[in-house]
Amino acid sequence: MAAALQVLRHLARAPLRPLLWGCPLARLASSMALAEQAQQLFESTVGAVLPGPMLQRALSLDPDSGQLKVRDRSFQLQQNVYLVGFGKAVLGMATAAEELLGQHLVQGVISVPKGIRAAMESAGKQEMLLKPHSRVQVFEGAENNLPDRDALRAALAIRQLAEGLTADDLLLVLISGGGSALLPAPIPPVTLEEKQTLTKLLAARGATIQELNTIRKALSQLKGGGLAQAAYPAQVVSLILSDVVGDPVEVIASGPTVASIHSVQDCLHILNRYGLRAALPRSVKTVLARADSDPHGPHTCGHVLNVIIGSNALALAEAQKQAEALGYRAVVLSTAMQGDVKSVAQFYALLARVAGTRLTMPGAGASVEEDEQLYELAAELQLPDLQLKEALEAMVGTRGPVCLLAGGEPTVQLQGSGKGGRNQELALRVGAELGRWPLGPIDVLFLSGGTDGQDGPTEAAGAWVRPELTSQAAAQGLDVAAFLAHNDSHTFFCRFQGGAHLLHTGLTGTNVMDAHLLFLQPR
Ligand SMILES: Nc1ncnc2c1ncn2[C@@H]1O[C@H](COP(=O)(O)OP(=O)(O)OP(=O)(O)O)[C@@H](O)[C@H]1O
Ligand SMILES: O=C(O)[C@H](O)CO
Repeated sequence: MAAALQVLRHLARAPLRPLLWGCPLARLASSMALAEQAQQLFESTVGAVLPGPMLQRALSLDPDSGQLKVRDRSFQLQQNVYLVGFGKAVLGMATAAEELLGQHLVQGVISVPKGIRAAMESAGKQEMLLKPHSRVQVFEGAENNLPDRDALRAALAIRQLAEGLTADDLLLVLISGGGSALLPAPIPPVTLEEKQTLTKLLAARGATIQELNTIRKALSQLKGGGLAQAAYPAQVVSLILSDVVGDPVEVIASGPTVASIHSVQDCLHILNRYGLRAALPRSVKTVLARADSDPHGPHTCGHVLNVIIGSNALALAEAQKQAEALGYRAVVLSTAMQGDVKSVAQFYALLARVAGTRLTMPGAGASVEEDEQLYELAAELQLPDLQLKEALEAMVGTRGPVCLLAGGEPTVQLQGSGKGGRNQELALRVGAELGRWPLGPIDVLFLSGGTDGQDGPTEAAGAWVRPELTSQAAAQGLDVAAFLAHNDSHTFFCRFQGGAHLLHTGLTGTNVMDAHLLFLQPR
């Protein structure tokens, strides 16, 4: 096993090229237990979007000339770089940025989740921690992903730094998911408490992140381009780690360096939709009315370069390469997987059956009925980038193992008081579904993991399952359906085979939503 892992690590560094199934290296790797490979591939997925590698890919600094390259743009550095950041992954991003910028970095302020430094320290992740004499000041706040006084203090310090910049300066803005709650600066007379209440109500009534952030932008000094405006006339480069399907820069962390295109009417529609318009505090009405008659219009952001440096798509592309290097036929199905977790689970289980039949009985195909059902389920999920046809076509003529990859964020309607998370619930549901049909001479494994390493309020990142799950659980006296009825997936996986199916990565320091891996290995 150690040898096989060495091979995998070597492959992770070596220039990747697909290996033909049947060659010695691929055979060695294939002898690794499927579960082990699945966990390794999940780690590769996360590895591609860790702060260090991401920053190194995005930025290059020529130490002699002091030229900083970001994509196709160059910036002349001469101890004129300032840094601000907000989001769950920003501590590691700032550490990597400071190391790269060296003496050119004058000062920085970041807003990161409460307790993150202690958590990284106790996880031994020194690479995520700023050096003792760092020029970056750290604020911790927004407990439970809600804006609070500490986050407000951080936002005000960030604004102050931005407002003090000149045309000779460069502001590097590090942005990741969770940034909205970590950068609250309500427009007076709206208070922090009022904003907090409105955000909570909208979220509880099922508002999408696009809707939620449209409202946040309208009530904030820094969101919706406000931070870029504060930094003007300095040049602004935003490096963005996306936690939103489709990577919309205006939505991620409420787009502090992207001019908002929303009107007051858009906000009122959203507030109406969730029955909140009538009970709006007077302060919110005042701010919205003022925005309506603002002669300056929305912020302009011509001095800004917004760059997505990490995303679910990027992470899956890396996992796909690694899977191919191990001899899998690997296809990325979608990076926009969303919808109710029950439908998503049915989709994956039926996909395993349809794809599995194509693999093990070439020419036979699954029943037309099952094919149709699969396409219907896919249509219900409304996944804009789904490559289902392509994935199924890829099975034709494939004699070796297959790995289908997807990412996104399904939703769980919480009914019970159990302990779990989106990924563990999805895995448990897929496991239960897979057990309902005979799958033929094929090994199947499904893994679902949160790339941030924490699935819901649990210590696990997710879980993996095989079709034997329900029967093996029953043999242990565990009733899968009963656990699902209470959203108690974590308790289930802790008890099932001594917790062996749980993914434990610890906090990863990054976050590009969830990754789903479906393995099909003909016997
Ligand atoms: N018992 C449970 N079973 C299933 N899912 C749960 C349970 N409790 C919470 N969740 C889900 O966990 C999610 C919240 O967890 P978490 O804090 O990890 O959020 P997140 O969306 O992953 O945050 P991030 O922005 O870091 O990705 C919600 O989607 C919620 O529905
Ligand atoms: O902070 C936020 O707004 C969400 O995490 C989406 O980026």
